[in-house]
Amino acid sequence: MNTTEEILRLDDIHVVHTARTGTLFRRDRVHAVAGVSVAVRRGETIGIVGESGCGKSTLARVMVGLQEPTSGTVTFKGDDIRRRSRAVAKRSGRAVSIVFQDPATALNPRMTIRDTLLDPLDVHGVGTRAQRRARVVELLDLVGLPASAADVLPRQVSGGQRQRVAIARALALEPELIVADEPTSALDVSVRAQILNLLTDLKERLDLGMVFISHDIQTVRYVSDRILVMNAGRIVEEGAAEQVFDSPSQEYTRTLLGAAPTLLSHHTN
Ligand SMILES: Nc1ncnc2c1ncn2[C@@H]1O[C@H](COP(=O)(O)OP(=O)(O)OP(=O)(O)O)[C@@H](O)[C@H]1O
Repeated sequence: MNTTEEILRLDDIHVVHTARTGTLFRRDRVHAVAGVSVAVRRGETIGIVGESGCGKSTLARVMVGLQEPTSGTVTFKGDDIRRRSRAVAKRSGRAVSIVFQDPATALNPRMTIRDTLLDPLDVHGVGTRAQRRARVVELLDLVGLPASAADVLPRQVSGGQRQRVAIARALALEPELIVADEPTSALDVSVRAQILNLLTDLKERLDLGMVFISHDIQTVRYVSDRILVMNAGRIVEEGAAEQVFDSPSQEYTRTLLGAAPTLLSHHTN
């Protein structure tokens, strides 16, 4: 196992959105990400924390290829993503997956959990039909769900179980990196720690890299090896989790720490 292997690297990424505000003829521009560089290594969890609107989700979308940066480079295992052929780009689609905040909206309500998990396998033509069906059971088992969960609709399971399904779907194509964007924020407080533990456990077992994004610094600290603090599109502080948490160098980080409710403190004790 090579724990220092760099999976994804962003260099000087800028994203300028044309804002929804303004007029038809004069749109305001929002510099959502303003010069972010970050590298994610195998076996490591990077936490990204910052207030709502600081650019976390935009950065997450750049990482998984859902958002084209205005400038800067995204390198996947040494390859500039934009310079690669379509075939390679398609394969790289499998390599970085995202888990969104709300599994209720991220999952198709009319698809059974089996079909939800078969979908990416079908689209990418993975294995035979029998192998794909077996993979569904394997994926459910990975996220701690029984095989019988395959036959029901997302609304027939709990919120925590729905997020497990979303995580299973993210794992379907054997990614090397998972980006989790506020994966526990829409969940009941009572199941948040279970989902955090599951993500950490999967990262270890499957030797993945993980990027964990949250506005809640306590949650980020609980899972992360390294923490990046974002403010207005920039990284304003970066360091080992304990260091950022115990001796923040920036006033902004201290404010975030001071404002944070100790939501998970009973789990971290
Ligand atoms: N598709 C878009 N079009 C226009 N503006 C956008 C778009 N997406 C995000 N923005 C703006 O870019 C800025 C950063 O948003 P982003 O969602 O990345 O931040 P965030 O830290 O993830 O916040 P939140 O936690 O509220 O989602 C905000 O000002 C937001 O309004």
